[in-house]
Amino acid sequence: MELDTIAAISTPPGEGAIAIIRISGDDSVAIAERMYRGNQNLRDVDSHTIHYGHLVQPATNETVEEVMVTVLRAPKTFTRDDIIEINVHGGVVSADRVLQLVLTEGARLAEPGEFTKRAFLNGRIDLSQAEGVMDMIRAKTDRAMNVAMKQVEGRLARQIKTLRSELLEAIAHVEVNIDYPEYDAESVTLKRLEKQITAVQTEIDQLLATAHQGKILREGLATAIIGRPNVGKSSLMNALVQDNRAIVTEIPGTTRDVLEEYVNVKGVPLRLIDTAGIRETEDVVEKIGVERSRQALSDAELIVLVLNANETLTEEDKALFATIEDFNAIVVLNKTDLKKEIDESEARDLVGDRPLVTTSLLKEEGIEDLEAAISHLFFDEGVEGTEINYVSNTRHIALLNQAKATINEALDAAQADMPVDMVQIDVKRAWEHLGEIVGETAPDQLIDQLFSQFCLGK
Ligand SMILES: Nc1nc2c(c(=O)[nH]1)N(C=O)[C@@H](CNc1ccc(C(=O)N[C@@H](CCC(=O)O)C(=O)O)cc1)CN2
Ligand SMILES: Nc1nc2c(ncn2[C@@H]2O[C@H](COP(=O)(O)OP(=O)(O)OP(=O)(O)O)[C@@H](O)[C@H]2O)c(=O)[nH]1
Ligand SMILES: [Mg+2]
Repeated sequence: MELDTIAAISTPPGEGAIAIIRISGDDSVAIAERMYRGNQNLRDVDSHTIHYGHLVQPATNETVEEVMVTVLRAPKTFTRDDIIEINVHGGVVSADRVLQLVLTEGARLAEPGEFTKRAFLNGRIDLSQAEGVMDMIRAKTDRAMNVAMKQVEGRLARQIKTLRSELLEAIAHVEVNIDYPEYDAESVTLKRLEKQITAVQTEIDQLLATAHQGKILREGLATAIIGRPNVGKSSLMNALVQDNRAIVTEIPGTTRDVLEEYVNVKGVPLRLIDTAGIRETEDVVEKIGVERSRQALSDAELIVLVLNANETLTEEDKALFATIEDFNAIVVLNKTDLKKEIDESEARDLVGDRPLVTTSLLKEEGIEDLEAAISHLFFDEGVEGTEINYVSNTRHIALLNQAKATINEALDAAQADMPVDMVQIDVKRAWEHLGEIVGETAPDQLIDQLFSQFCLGK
C-alpha cells in the first residue's frame, strides 16, 4: 500500500518532562537523518535502538534541540511502517519546533488517530482493536481499562471472526447445493443451515448479554443525585468524590447549576451529576437550575433520590417518587443524626423494593453502604470475572443486534420453507454486519469518521 510519511506530537500539550514527536512512513529515517547529529548515522543503526544527539536546522546546521531518537524499522512497529520517535525536552515550544522541522523536511501532519489507522490499514489490528486503543486512553477505571485491553488484544475480533467463518461455511454449503442439486435434497440443506445459524445466534446472544455492563464500564453510568433543596445532595456528591467539589451550605437552593464528576464506586465508573434542589421557585436563577435538574433526571441511567430524615415527607418528595418510577433508583435517607421526623413506614412504601440506604453525611456514616448498593445494582457478584469478554462499544452492540435480527429473518424464512437461496441472502447480510465490527465490510467513510475521533498523535 502506498502511504505517505506522517508526523505528530504524541504526548499531551503543555509542560512535561519529555515530549515525543512520532514519524511514520517510508521517509521517516531519511527525514530524521537530515536533522540529526550524533555519533552514528541513523541509517546504519539497528532497529529498535535509541540514540542521543542533537537536532539541527539542515539548511544552517544551527542546533535546535538536544534529543534521544528511537529508530523502529518496519514491519515490527506500531504502524508496521518505519517509525522514528524523537524524544525532546518537554514543553510546548520545543515539541512544536521539532514538529515544524519534521514537516519542513517532508512529512505531512498526521490526522487524529492516523497512526492507529495505519496499523489498521496495514493489517496489524482490526477495527475493534483500534477502537480498543482509544478506549484504553479514555478509560476512567481499572475495570474499564481491562475491558479495553482485552479488546486491543483482539479477543472480540477473534470471536467475531469465528462467527463469520461459521456463517460463511453455512453459505458455502448452500452454494454447493445450488450448483449441484443432486448433492443434497433442498430440505436437508435447509435443516443443516438452520442448525448452523442457530449456533451462531446463540453465541451472539451470549455476547449481547454482556453489553449492558460492558457499556457501563466503557462510558460510565450517568447518575443523577436529586431531591428537594437542602436534603444533602451536594454533601453526597462530595462524599462519593472524596473532595469538596460542590458548595454545601445550610441555605436551601445553594446548588444552582448541574455539576458533573467522574467517580469510581467499587469499580463502577459513575458520571455523577449533582443537581439543584427541585422545588417551585420564583428565583430566576434557581428556576433555570431546577429546569436543568429535570433534564439531568431524564437523561440519567441511575437516580439517587435523597430524603431528609429530619423532615416529614412533603408533596414534593412524593412527586419526585412519581417521576423516578421508570428509573433505576436508590433512595438515600440522610441526616439520621438528627431527630427522626419522617414517617418511616410511609417512606418505605414509596421506596418499594428499591434499595434504601440510611446515611449521616455530616458524620460520614453510611457512605460505604451506598457504594455497595450502587455496585450491587449493576454487578452482581459472580457475574464479573476476568474471563468475561465484554462487548462495550455502542457501535458493536448495534451491529450484533442487526446480525441477530437478520439471522432471525433467515430462520423464519427457513421455517416457512422459502427457497434456500433466499434464506442464504439473509445469512450473507448477517455476515456483513459482523464484518463491520472488525472493519472488513465497513465503508471507508465510517472508518474515517471513527479514526477522526482519536487523539492527535495516536
Ligand atoms: N514510545 C512509545 N511507547 C508506546 C507506544 C508507542 O508507539 N511508542 N505505544 C503505542 O501507541 C504503546 C505500545 N503499543 C505498541 C503496540 C504494538 C507495537 C508493535 O511494534 N507491534 C508489532 C511487533 C511487536 C513485537 O516486537 O513483537 C506487531 O504487532 O507486529 C508497538 C507498540 C504504548 N507505548
Ligand atoms: N445534621 C446533618 N446535616 C447535614 C447532613 N448532610 C448534609 N447536612 C447539612 O445540610 C445542609 C445542606 O446540605 P447540601 O449538601 O448543601 O444540600 P443540597 O441538597 O445540596 O442543597 P441544595 O443544593 O440547596 O439543594 C448543609 O448545611 C449540610 O452541612 C447530615 O447527614 N446531617
Ligand atoms: Mg446542593
